[in-house]
Amino acid sequence: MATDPPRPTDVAPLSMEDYRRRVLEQITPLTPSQRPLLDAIGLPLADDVVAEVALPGFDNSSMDGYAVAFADVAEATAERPVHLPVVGEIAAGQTTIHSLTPGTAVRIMTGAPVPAGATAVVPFEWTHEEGREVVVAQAPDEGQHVRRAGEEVQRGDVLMRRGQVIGTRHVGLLAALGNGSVTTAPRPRVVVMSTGSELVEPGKPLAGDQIYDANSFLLAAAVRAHGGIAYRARATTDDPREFADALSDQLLRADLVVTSGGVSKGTHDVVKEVLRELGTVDFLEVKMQPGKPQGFGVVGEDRTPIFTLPGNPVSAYVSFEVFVAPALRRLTGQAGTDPVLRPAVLTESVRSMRGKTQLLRVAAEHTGGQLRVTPVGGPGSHLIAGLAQADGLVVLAEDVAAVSQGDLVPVLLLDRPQEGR
Ligand SMILES: Nc1nc2c(c(=O)[nH]1)N[C@H]1C(S)=C(S)[C@@H](COP(=O)(O)OP(=O)(O)OC[C@H]3O[C@@H](n4cnc5c(N)ncnc54)[C@H](O)[C@@H]3O)O[C@H]1N2
Ligand code: MOO
Repeated sequence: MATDPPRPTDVAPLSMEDYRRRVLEQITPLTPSQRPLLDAIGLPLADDVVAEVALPGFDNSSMDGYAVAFADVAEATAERPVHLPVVGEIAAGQTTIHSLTPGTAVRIMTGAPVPAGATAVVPFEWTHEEGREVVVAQAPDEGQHVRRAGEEVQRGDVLMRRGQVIGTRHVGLLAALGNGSVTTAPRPRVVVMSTGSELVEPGKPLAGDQIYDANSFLLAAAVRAHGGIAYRARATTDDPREFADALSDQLLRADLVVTSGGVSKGTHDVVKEVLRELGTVDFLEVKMQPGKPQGFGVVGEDRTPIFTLPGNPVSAYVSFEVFVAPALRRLTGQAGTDPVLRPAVLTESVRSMRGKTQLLRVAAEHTGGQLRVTPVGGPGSHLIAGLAQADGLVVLAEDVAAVSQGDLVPVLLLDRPQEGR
C-alpha cells in the first residue's frame, strides 16, 4: 500500500461539478500505443489521422458496362444507336488495358480502373452486344459513371482529429485509408469491488437478511458500456483485513478501482475505515442526490486512482455516470470528459431539494421532433427496478426547487457512447 504520510482526508462538502473537477485533475491519461483497428473501437485517437492515400485512389467505374470516349457515343439514341468494336475487358483488381483507342469500347466492371482516354462508362443496361460490337442505345453524360481519383479524399487531408472516439464508421474509413492499426490509449482496466457482509453472489441461495450483490454487476456493466475492461471481484465482508487484502491483490490488474458500499456513517463502513488510514483517499459529501457520500484518491505503489462509491445501487450507478465515466474518458485522452447534457421537455412537474443537485431518473423518448422525459420509479436510492426503467438522468441544479410540466430540462442520456467534441 502507499507510503505517503497520513493526512486529513475528510473534506468539506462540494458541489457535483467542483468534485468532478477535483477528481479529474488527479487522473493522468494512460500512455497511448499502437493497437489493431478493431481493438480500438470506442477509444479516442491519440493522433490526427492524415490520409496517406487518395480516395478513390484512381479513376474507376461506378457501373458494370463499357468504357468509351464520350465523343463517340454523345449522339447515341435508341433510334440511332452507335456501334463500337469491343477490344477487351477490365475487371476490378485485374488491370490489363491501360488506355482506350478512340472509336472502340472496353468492357469494364464496377471498381475497375478506367483506361486513359475513356471519358464515360455506358452501363450494360443501355447496350447490347452484336458479335464483337457493342450497340449503344443511350448516351451518357460526359464523365458519367466515372469515379474520379481523389474525388472524396486527397493525400494529406486530415480526416479525424486527436481525441475523436473511434466508432464503427470510423473503422471503415481507417481501413479504407490503409491504417491496419491506430494509436490510442489502452482500454482502461477497471477493478470493481463490492463490500458488505450482507452480500451474496447471484445464483447462490439467500439467507434471511442477505441480499444479492447487484452493484458489482451493475458497475462492471457500466464500465463495459463506457469502453473499459471490467474485472469484477467477489464481494468482501465488512472485515477490514479482508477488504484491504482483496484490494491489494486486485491492484495488479487495475488502472482504476471502483468500490461500492461502506463509505457513510455506520459502524461497519469498512472502505472508509481502511482507506482513511492510508491518507491518500479523500472522503466527503457531495451536494447531490443520490450519491452524497463519496471518496476518491490513490492507492498502492502505482498510485492507482480509486473511487469509493456509496452502496445504495442507484447512488452507485448515478455516481458512476457523473464521476467515473468522465474519469474513464480522461484516462483514454478523450476530447470532452464531462457528461453531455441535452435539452428535453419534462412531461410532469417535479420538485427538487434546493442546495443539492438532483439526478432524476427518467424514461426518454423522441416524439414529434422533441426529446421528452418522464420520471420513473421513486426517489429512493435503493429502487433498482425503477432504475432499470430509466434511460436518462435529468440534472436539476442546486438552485432549482421546482420544475413545471413542459419546461426544458438538461438530460444525460444513458448508454450512449459519448463521442469526442
Ligand atoms: N447516519 C447516516 N446514514 C446514512 C447516510 C448519512 O449521511 N448518515 N447516508 C445515506 C446515504 S445517502 C447513502 S447513499 C448510504 C451509503 O452507504 P454506504 O456507502 O456506507 O453503503 P452501505 O451502508 O454498505 O450500503 C447501503 C445500502 O446499499 C446496499 N448495498 C450495498 N452494496 C450493495 C451491493 N453490492 N449490491 C446491492 N446492494 C448493496 C446495502 O445493503 C444498503 O442497503 O448511506 C446512507 N446512510
Ligand atoms: O445520497 Mo445516497 O447516495 O441517496 O442514497
